[in-house]
Amino acid sequence: MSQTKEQRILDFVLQNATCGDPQSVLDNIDKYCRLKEWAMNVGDQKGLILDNIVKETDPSVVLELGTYCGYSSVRISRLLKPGARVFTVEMNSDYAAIAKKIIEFAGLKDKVQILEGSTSDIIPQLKKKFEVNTLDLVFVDHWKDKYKQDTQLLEKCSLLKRGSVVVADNVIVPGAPDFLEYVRTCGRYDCTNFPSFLEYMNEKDALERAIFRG
Ligand SMILES: Cc1cc(-c2n[nH]c(CCNC(=O)c3cc(-c4ccc(F)cc4)cc(O)c3O)n2)ccn1
Ligand SMILES: [Mg+2]
Repeated sequence: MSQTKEQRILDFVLQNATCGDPQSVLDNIDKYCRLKEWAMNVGDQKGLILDNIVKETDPSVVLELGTYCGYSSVRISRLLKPGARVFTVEMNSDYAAIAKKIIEFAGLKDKVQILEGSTSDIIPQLKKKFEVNTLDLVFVDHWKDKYKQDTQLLEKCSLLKRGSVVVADNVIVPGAPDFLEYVRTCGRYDCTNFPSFLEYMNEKDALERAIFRG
């Protein structure tokens, strides 16, 4: 059966990275996607900005929208204190299966829970089914046309508290203009733009950090 790009990324990690070493998993995914096949991981440049935001926030409960191959789940969970958790939502079951193996290989399976399904279904279940009170950090990296509605859904489900940090990837490319306009003008967020580059390319991209005012 012909392999998918995501299966080739997994194989490259299993053959080249060090089991239990998250940084070597990240470095090998970046190496493969820069040299062999482009893929939509947040990547090393925007990843460093994300690292700094995670370190500043020191979150106990993280929600990620859009797992893909698990690169940012590994990136975020490798920085968390003992007992802190990442819930990551993925609706493509092939992606979820790859991500599970990459997260396990990195030695981070106890910190990351992959929730398969659409964000619209899963976000309203977080409090009762997954015993989440409020979220300290949300990494938004799924379908760009769902960023705004899912941020509003997080508010509606009372999952954000004063100081909750929402970080969104790709606010330039592919872009999420309605999300940017919303968080910057609705009056409930303190927004900062972090210019960078699209993963593995020379095109400009950026992360947006929107801190909920409560
Ligand atoms: C609805 C729902 C959806 C999900 C979900 N899971 N995984 C994803 C992936 C979404 N990500 C992207 O599409 C994406 C695209 C580019 C890109 C592409 C082509 C270009 F030319 C330039 C840039 C770059 C990126 O960095 C991206 O992140 N969505 C999970 C749950 N529920
Ligand atoms: Mg992205």
